[in-house]
Amino acid sequence: MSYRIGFLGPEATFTHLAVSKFFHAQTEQIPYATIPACMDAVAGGDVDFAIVPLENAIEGSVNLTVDYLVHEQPLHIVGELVVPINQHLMVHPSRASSWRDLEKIISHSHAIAQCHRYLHKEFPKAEHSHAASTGAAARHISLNPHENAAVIANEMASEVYGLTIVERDIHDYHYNHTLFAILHPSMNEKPPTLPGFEGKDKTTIMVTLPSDQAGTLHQVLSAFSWRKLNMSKIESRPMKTGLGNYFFLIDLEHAMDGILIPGAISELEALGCGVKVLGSYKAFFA
Ligand SMILES: O=C(O)C(=O)Cc1ccccc1
Repeated sequence: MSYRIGFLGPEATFTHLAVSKFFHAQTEQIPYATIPACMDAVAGGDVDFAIVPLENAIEGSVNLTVDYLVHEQPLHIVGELVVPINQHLMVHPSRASSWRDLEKIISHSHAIAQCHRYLHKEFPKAEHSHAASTGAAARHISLNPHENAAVIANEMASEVYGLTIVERDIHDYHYNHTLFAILHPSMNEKPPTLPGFEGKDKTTIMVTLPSDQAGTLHQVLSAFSWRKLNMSKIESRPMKTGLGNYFFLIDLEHAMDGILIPGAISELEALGCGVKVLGSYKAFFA
C-alpha cells in the first residue's frame, strides 16, 4: 500500500526534509500551507499521517501545533522524528553582491528566533517578517525579487527556489534539532517509517488540575516519581479560559504498559485531575 503523508509545506521546508529522511520515496508526500491545514487533512482522512514541527531545541515548543492539538483537532502522536537543523541566509541571485544592504528578513518565526543573536548583531535595523514556513519564505522571495529581503531557510530550499546562500549556519547555538510529530486520529496506528532507525519509547500525557486545591501539581509529580516513571518534560500552556488556568503536557520515557502508567493515571484522576494520553510511540533520531 502506498501511504499518503501530509507535511507542512511547500517543498523544501524542514518538515519536508524530515519526511524525506524517514519515509520511503514511494510514499505520496503532500504539502500543506499551514500546520492546521495539515492536521485537518489527516483528521478528515485526506492523508494517512500528518507531519508537523512540535519542538525546537533552541526556541522550545511550536505553540501553534500544541494548541491546535489540544484545543481544535484532537489527534494522537504516533511517532516523533528528531532532525538536525542548519539555518542559512539566502537572497535572490540578483542581490547576491548587495545582500548586506538588506532591509527585511523573512522566515518562519522559529527560524528567525533560532538566529536572533546573529540578526541583532549583523542586521539590527532589518524588519522581521513571519511566513508560514521557511519554504514559503524562500518561494516568496524567488517570485518577488524586487523586495530587498533575505530569507532564512535550509540548503534544499536554496536549490529548489534558485536562491543564493550568502551566509551559512547562522543559528545561534551549535546544537539545533527540531522534533516533528507524526499525527493520526487513532492512538495505536504505527507510521510506516523506513527500517534502520532506532526509536526510543515515549508517552505524552495531558493533565489539567482541579481548581483551588493546594499541592496537586506536587502530587501529580510524585505519582510518576514513586513508580520510577522517568519524566523527560513538563510544560504548561494556557487553557485560554482566563489568566492562571493552565494544562500540563508531560513526557515519560516509557512505552504505555498495563500497570505503571495506567496506575499513575488512575491516581491523578482520583486527585480530581483531567488526564488524556496524547500518544505512546517511538521517537526516531536522524
Ligand atoms: O518552516 C519550516 O521549514 C518548518 O518545517 C518549520 C520549522 C521552522 C524552523 C525550524 C524547524 C522547523
